[in-house]
Amino acid sequence: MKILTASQIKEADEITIKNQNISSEDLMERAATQVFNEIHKRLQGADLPVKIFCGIGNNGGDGLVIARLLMEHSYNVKVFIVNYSDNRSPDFLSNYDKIKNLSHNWPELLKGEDDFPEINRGDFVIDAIFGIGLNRPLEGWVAKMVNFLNASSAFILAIDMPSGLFSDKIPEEGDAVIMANFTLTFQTPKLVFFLPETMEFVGDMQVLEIGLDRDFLSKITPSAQLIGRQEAQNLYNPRNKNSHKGNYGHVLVAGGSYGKIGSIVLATTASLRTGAGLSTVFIPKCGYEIVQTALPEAMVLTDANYEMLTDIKTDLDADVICFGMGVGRDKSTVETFKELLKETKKPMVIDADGLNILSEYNELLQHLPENTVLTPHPKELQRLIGEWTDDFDKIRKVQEFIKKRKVIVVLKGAHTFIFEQENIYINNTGNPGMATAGSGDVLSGVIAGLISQKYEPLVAAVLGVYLHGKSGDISAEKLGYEGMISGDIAQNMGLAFSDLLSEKENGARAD
Ligand SMILES: NC(=O)C1=CN([C@@H]2O[C@H](COP(=O)(O)OP(=O)(O)OC[C@H]3O[C@@H](n4cnc5c(N)ncnc54)[C@H](OP(=O)(O)O)[C@@H]3O)[C@@H](O)[C@H]2O)[C@@H](O)CC1
Ligand SMILES: Nc1ncnc2c1ncn2[C@@H]1O[C@H](COP(=O)(O)OP(=O)(O)O)[C@@H](O)[C@H]1O
Ligand SMILES: [K+]
Repeated sequence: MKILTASQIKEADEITIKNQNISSEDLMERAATQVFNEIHKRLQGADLPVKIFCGIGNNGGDGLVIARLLMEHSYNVKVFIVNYSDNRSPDFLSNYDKIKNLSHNWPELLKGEDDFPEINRGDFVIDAIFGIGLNRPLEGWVAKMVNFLNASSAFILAIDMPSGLFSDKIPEEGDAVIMANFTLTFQTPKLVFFLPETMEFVGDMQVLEIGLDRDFLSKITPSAQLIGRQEAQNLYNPRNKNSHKGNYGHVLVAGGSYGKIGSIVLATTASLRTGAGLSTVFIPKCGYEIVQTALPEAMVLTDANYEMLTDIKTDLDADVICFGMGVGRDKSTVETFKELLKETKKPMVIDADGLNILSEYNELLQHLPENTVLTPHPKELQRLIGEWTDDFDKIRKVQEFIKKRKVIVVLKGAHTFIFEQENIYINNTGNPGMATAGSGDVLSGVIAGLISQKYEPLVAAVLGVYLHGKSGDISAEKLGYEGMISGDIAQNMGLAFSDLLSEKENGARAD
């Protein structure tokens, strides 16, 4: 699903109004009706107090339409206008009249702190104060209003955006932003919904399709793409019946050191459970029995050294090399990694200490084969590209880095971001149960397993991150966030594939 900027959405609005020969008020009615339908589906006429806070722009206009539809269905609705300016939008005004005509009362105007209404724990608050039109931080009593709503224990549903959240920048410390429990957003999610610094304002999220011009949407270049089930299904290559293990490639997993052989077991299990035809590990001698015992399906080659890698043999006929998990940063390991980078023509996936070595010995970066997949978590990324001021600055810096190095970066997190050339893909599977030792090792194995099956590195990264998160979701369903461990994510990869291919999705999250 495309993620568009506020100005692209506004352009889509205008084109839709023109091409569908409708008014902007019709479009507002259509969008807000979708919100009403979602609320009605969940509340089923329940008699809880619904308190709707409307701004005076089009987000407020949406709030008024939602209020009217709820009133028409006999909900217990109270409407408040956060009357911060007289500059009301035309569609706000016409819906303001409609509310008056229906309820025979004007909604309550809030003009300052003294007007703040009582909000109780069981209230259902709808935030329709500001949407994508926000152009400066909230100030004065309006900021206090937002903080007041946040301080109530009421459930808050944000319309389009949590009020106070910009679509294209990170709020400053102390800025007032609605902390929504749920956000219903129109047509396209916004980039800030997925950034670590802003995702918490959004709560659970659902996109409502409001019928914007299809042709315009299909042609526009998005700022990023959200990867869900449908996108992942489009990337999947079914197996040919007339095939053998040689068709599914050979993964070489190189890494490990004394005490950290488990990372290799995890990555290699994941590569095989993702469908690699063969997996060979290259590890220090100390890991020989561990891997042979834990994973009889893998072949094992060992370094001359007992504790660490000092001389990786590269003459193996592998299709992809996955390097770095648990490998340490000893000088001799750095040397053999350098040789490996210089000599190999194979696609590579580099994780963990492999990335830390690249950060420490910057000159190695020039030897990375084109389209190498780097899989840093934020700390590893920071070592690699330096500090950033905020999440938007981080995106810019990653894009500069990948342009210079011609690599693919998989930035792991609650929403993993995949960067390739100018493109950003954002994953939408996964859960906090995956914040457990070794989940990243599993991901490297998954991506390598897909590359060995001839998926292009970018496709392998995008599909791999999706499946890894899905396997995490399936593991969480069975074992709970606390109970699941990274080995479960590797073991359940098969279920993630069958989920991808089945009619009904399991373990889906609200967004
Ligand atoms: N296609 C779609 O997605 C559709 C979108 N629709 C809806 O339209 C919404 C966008 O509406 P919008 O453009 O009228 O902007 P909105 O967010 O209501 O606020 C703008 C007002 O706020 C003001 N203002 C800004 N910052 C401020 C501040 N800090 N403090 C105080 N004031 C501030 C600014 O006034 P200014 O003072 O800058 O002149 C202006 O008056 C969108 O989110 C969605 O809900 C649907 O109806 C139809 C289909
Ligand atoms: N809260 C979360 N939601 C979704 N995915 C998560 C969450 N926390 C961690 N993950 C995923 O788990 C993996 C953790 O990787 P990493 O930090 O490298 O762990 P490790 O070093 O223990 O292997 C990443 O793929 C990340 O996206
Ligand atoms: K809002």
